[in-house]
Amino acid sequence: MLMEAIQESLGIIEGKETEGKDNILRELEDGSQMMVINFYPPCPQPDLTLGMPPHSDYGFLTLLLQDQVEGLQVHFQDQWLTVQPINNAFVVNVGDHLEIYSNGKYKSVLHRVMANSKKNRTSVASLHSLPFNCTVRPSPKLIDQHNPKRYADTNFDTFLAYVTTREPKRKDFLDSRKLTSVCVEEKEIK
Ligand SMILES: O=C(O)CCC(=O)C(=O)O
Ligand SMILES: [Fe+2]
Repeated sequence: MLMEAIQESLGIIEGKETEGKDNILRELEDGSQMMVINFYPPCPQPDLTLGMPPHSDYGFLTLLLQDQVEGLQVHFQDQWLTVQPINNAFVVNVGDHLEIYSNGKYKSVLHRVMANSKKNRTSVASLHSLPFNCTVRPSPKLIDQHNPKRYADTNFDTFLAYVTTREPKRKDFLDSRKLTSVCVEEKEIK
């Protein structure tokens, strides 16, 4: 439902029944889901640490349920903005796969969690993407002469190989998938 609205916003008209190998609505039906439960104990000196360092999420969309203790911050226009908890509401975060699929039209959100000096904080994050054996690539419907492909194809193996060789930081996995303008030009010439 969310993804259908996102596709519509991108101008992609595609139902689950539409033929073609890149039908992500169909692939998402049997997609992957990773559920992460985070518990942040109180920290006596919150200014010396973070609950969770800045990162962007693996996957298309993350549905996040946070309790009433604030802590989540998103990076927007060079500032960290606190996401105020709303009772019984999900925060929906754009993940790296949606940035790749939309060829950069949607940006995955850089976020972090602050430590709290007095209260425990709990959150439940549900990360949704294609099945682990599927390739995530910019939608062919968004690529043409004026809009070259901006990201390399990726899959779960590529991601695992990346995170097992280095400490994940900020949006560096996504940065590793970006095609530089030189690559884009070379591909266009070929
Ligand atoms: O605890 C939060 O609010 C965010 C957790 C998070 O970013 C994650 O699990 O990826
Ligand atoms: Fe996250």
